[in-house]
Amino acid sequence: MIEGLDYWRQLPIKQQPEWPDAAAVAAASAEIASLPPLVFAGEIDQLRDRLARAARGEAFVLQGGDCAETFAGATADQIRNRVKTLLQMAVVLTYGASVPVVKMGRMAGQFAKPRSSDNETRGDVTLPAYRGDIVNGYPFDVASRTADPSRLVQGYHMAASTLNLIRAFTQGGFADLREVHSWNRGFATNPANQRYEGLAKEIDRAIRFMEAAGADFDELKRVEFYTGHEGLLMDYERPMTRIDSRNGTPVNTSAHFLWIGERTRELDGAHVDYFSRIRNPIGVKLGPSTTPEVMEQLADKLDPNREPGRLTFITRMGAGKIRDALPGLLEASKSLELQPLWITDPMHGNGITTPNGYKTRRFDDVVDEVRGFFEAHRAAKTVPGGIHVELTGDDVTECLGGSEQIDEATLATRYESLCDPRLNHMQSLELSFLVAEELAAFPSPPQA
Ligand SMILES: O=C[C@H](O)[C@H](O)COP(=O)(O)O
Ligand SMILES: C=C(OP(=O)(O)O)C(=O)O
Repeated sequence: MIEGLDYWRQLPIKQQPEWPDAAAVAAASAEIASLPPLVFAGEIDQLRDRLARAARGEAFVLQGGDCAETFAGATADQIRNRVKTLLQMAVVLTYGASVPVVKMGRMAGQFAKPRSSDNETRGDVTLPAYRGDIVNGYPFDVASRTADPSRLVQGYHMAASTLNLIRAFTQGGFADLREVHSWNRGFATNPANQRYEGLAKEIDRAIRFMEAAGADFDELKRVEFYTGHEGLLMDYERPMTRIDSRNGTPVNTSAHFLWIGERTRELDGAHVDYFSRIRNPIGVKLGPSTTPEVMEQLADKLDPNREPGRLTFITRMGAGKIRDALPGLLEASKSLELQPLWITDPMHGNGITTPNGYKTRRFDDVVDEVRGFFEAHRAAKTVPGGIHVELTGDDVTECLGGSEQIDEATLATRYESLCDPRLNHMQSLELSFLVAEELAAFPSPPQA
């Protein structure tokens, strides 16, 4: 019987690839275990403190990035565009919320994907499904789709170089508040986005006031930026888990924040057990079928000491379901005296497939789920603590609608995601203005 951190190894586990060569996987995991941590325990502790504040309504979390990062997409331009988009959104949200925005990329590790089916069939050929670049390749041929353990090590190096660039961008002046704001002004003066012009002007005035009042903008050039991804692939996550020399506790050093997906959050499964033993702040996705009992059991297992900032529930109900599914969980969390951070993921419950075969989401559904999230928290007098979105900084055409009015025929123009559709740059900014409006209208302080 294996005890402690490796107890998960004897439990049922879902969504792992079928590696053809167990010895090669063990060698790759051993190599990863010998490589330096990507993030540090002190940063992880700092994030937990920030998330605790967000759970109390003293901050708001913005979490965003690709559905599936790719190795080919780890270029300077694409990483810069994503960081830029998140920083732009954060400026708008900071103003709307009048509280600090905790910025977190679905970046530098979001390489593994859970799938509805283990296989994909095209015509009369069936091959393993694409599970993300850290497992196999996207091209539909036997060689690409066979799980390749050398990709585990490559994933580590891709994450390291992505994180290195993120750190350079967010510590080196790229995040200068005035510059970030002027990018937004360009967005709001576009006639398609006229309804946001008022808010953009207010932000403008606020920044000019700060400048006139002598704010030290050099200090504001550096921003805290955290990373997070779904902790799915145990042959990567386990070797990235290290013992914090300061206190002897295990921390996963592949990212500051990790979450358990909707498909792998069984109470008696491997993922929940492993997550219960690491010290990082962790998230759990909650879909529309989640009962208060399951929510309570997850909290008991993952956050038995009710530690502020430890547990985030990321709800992904779907626009048509959130108004029925979320209120019961919020009421139960109050009566159980849970204090999780509540984040809305308005993407994963809103997937559709168009008649011409594109996986997509309607921007209007995304917005509607966000509104439903705020409505439920307003009624329950609980704290809407953040938003989690699949987005890119590029001008892709993957989600329908938004001010550019992307329609079904346009999806083909620039559909680049290898898994689920992402909001493009414009749609992401538009969403941030909408969320800012919701936040500005939210009773303050939100907790009764
Ligand atoms: O990102 C989430 C999941 O990996 C994705 O929705 C699964 O997609 P599939 O249903 O095409 O497998
Ligand atoms: C797979 C994901 O989400 P969910 O677990 O909510 O389906 C995801 O966020 O990539």
